[in-house]
Amino acid sequence: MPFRNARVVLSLRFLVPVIFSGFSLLSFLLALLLAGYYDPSSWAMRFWGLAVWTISFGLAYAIMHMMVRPIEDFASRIEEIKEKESPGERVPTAQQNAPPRNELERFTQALDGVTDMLTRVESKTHFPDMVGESRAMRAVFSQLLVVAGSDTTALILGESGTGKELAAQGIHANSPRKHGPLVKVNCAAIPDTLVESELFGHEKGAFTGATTAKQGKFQQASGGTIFLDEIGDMPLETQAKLLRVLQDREVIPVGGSKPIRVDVRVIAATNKDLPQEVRDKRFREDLYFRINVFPVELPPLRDRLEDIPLFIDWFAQRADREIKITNQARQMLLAHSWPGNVRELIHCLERATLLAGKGEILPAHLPPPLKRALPVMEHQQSLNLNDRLKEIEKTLVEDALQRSHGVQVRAAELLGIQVRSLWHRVKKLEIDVSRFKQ
Ligand SMILES: Nc1ncnc2c1ncn2[C@@H]1O[C@H](COP(=O)(O)OP(=O)(O)OP(=O)(O)O)[C@@H](O)[C@H]1O
Repeated sequence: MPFRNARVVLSLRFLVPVIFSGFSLLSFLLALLLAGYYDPSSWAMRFWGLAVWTISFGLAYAIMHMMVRPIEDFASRIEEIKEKESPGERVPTAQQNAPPRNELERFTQALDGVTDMLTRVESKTHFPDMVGESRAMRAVFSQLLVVAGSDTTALILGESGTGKELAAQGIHANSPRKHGPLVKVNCAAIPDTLVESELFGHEKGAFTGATTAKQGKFQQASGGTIFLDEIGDMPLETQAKLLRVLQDREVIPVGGSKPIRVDVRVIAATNKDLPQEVRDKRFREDLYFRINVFPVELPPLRDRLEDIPLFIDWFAQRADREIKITNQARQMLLAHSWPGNVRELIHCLERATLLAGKGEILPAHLPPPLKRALPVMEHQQSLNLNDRLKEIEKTLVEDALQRSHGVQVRAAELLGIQVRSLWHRVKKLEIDVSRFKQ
C-alpha cells in the first residue's frame, strides 16, 4: 500500500503537469483552428505553442511540488524518529536492508517502516502474552484481530506448540464477548464415551453414574466463547451432533429431549491436516466447511527464527533475571529446526538457565539435538570469509527454492531479488533446481 502511495505522489509531481500542459497546448491549437488562424508552417504559431506548453507545465509542476514536498518531509521525519527510537531492533528483509536507490524507494521504505511500527505496537497491546515480531507473526496478529471483532467461527491451525491456545485466548480477549467466559475443551483428552456429555451436558440417570444432571461446556460458555482444542480428534458421532449445534445454536443434553438455546462463539484448533482427515473419512466434510470459516495458520518456529532473540528476552523477563548467552549458543538456537516449536524452545531455555546457574548459557547447556549443528558451525567458522558467504548464500537460495518447490520466479520473490539474479546465483553456486520440484 505505501508503495502505491509513493507512486501516486510521484505521478502527482510529474504526470499531472505533463497532462495539464498537454491539454493547454491542445486547447491553444483548437482555439486557433476555430478562429481560422491554424497554420502548422507558421513560426509564430510554433513559438506561442511552445510558450503555452512550457508556462503551463512550469506552473503545474510548481503547484504540485508545493503540495507533495510536505508529505515527503513528513515521511523522512518519521524515518529519522524511528531510527532514533529503535536502532537495529528490527531484523530487516533483504529488500529493506538495501539503501534506497531513489526518492521513490526512500519514501516507500519510510512508509513501510511506519506500518511496521504501528502493527508492532498494536500487537503488543492486543496480544500481550504472545511473543513475535516477525513478518509471519505480524500477519497472524492482524488476522486474529480481524476475526476477534466478529462473531465468526475461527479455526486455528498449526503444528503442536505453535501457540494455538494462546491465539484462541487472544481472539476471545479482543472480542465483544471478552467479559463472558472462555471455556476450553480438549477433544483429544476426553474419553469418546464422555465427549458428548462433556460438551452438551446430561440429565440425571442418563447413564450409569449420572446421579445428577450436569451442564455441558456449551452451556457453561453461554455469553462467551468455547474453544474446541484438537477438534480433529473428535469422534465421528460427536461431530454430527456438534454440526447440529453449530447450525441450530441449541444443545440437547444426553438423556434429554428438550433443546436448550446457547449463545456461544466457537473457536476450534487442530494440528491435523483436516482436508486429509476428510479424505480419510475421519472428519465430516460438512463440519469441516462449517468450522473452516476463518482459518488462521500459526507459523512453525523454524519459519520465524528472527523471533528467537525476543523469546530469550521474554523468558528473562519472566524469570526476573538477566540471561546472558554466548554467541555460539545463540547461533545453535538459530540453527535448530524446532520440531516442538515454542514449547520446545521454552523448555530448552528453562533447562539451559538452570544448568548455567549465574553464568552465561554455553553450547554445553543446550540439549543434544541442538548440538548436532555444532560441527556444521565449526566447519563454517574454519572457512575464510568468501567461502562462508558463499555457503550462507547457497543455504538461503536453496531454502527459497525448497519453499517455492523449485519455482524460480517465486524463489526470487522470497529472496527479494530479480529472477535473472537468481539464475546467475543458481549457476554460480552449482545448485540443481530439479531436486526441489515436487
Ligand atoms: N507466541 C508465543 N509467545 C509466548 N509463548 C508462546 C507463544 N507460542 C506458544 N507459546 C507457549 O508455548 C507453549 C505451547 O503453546 P500452546 O499450548 O498455545 O500451543 P498449541 O499450538 O496449542 O499446542 P498443542 O497443539 O500441543 O496443544 C505454551 O507454554 C505457550 O505459552
